[in-house]
Amino acid sequence: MQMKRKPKLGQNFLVDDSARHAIVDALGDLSKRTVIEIGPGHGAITDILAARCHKLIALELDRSLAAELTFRFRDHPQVQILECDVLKTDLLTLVPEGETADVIGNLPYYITSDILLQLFAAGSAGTLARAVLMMQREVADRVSAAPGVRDYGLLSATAQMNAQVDNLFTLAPSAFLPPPDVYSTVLRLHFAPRFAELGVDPEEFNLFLKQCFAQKRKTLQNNLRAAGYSAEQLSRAWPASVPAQARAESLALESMAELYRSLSHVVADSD
Ligand SMILES: C[S@@+](CC[C@H](N)C(=O)[O-])C[C@H]1O[C@@H](n2cnc3c(N)ncnc32)[C@H](O)[C@@H]1O
Repeated sequence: MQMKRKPKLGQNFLVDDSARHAIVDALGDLSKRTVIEIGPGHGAITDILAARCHKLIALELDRSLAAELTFRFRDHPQVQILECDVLKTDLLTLVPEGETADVIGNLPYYITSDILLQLFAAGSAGTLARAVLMMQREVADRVSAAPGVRDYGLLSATAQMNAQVDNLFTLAPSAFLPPPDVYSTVLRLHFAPRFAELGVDPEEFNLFLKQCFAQKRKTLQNNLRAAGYSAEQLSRAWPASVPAQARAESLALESMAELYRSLSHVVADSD
């Protein structure tokens, strides 16, 4: 049996012409926008962006691909190709002070979650407005799932604390070369952090969410007991609207934030 080799650096290149236009169209009018592209590859999306946006900064880790694009766009002063690892790049430094940028990318799937967390941090800093991102369908379904449905979990809650998420369309493996083993979905995110609105501290609430979702088969109370809250603290803080046996997956972010605020008060009282 011949083993199928995974392409290095998640390099499955988009070859479907209508898909590459649809991805760029999803960002709307770009004539006054700075756009950061993650992983331009051979430029399937870059070519269209270069003709449409005010400024394009494309971040590519692969040296030969970065060199290929630098050469191709040598006469386009609005296009900047940076050979770098997106995860080691401070996105805030790419955007002029007082401005916002949009992000686009057919992501390298092996680092999707890390890239999302990086974008949420930049979105919280007010630097990013929107992102259109292609990722593995199963991951996109988790990012965009509503509470109570099977796919809802920590990634959904984290994403939806940071952005409004639209699930746009899904592509078959045949849209890429080489074809990946999975289907791919394009999401659009409008960065709109909800921490202030829900009265929660961003860092502490992110940690709280991790505790709440620590073990899927456990109830929310049991996950919080395992995180160190006492039965008494939980019973004093538990909101009447949340069933005692609820799982984290069933709670809307508003209820999660209510529980967090109530527990914070009870813990502060017991100190
Ligand atoms: C799925 S391919 C997409 C390529 C191209 N945008 C397309 O749609 O055909 C992912 C791209 O991300 C690049 N890449 C992988 N890891 C990266 C990283 N850490 N930082 C920047 N680019 C990376 C790969 O070299 C590859 O070009």
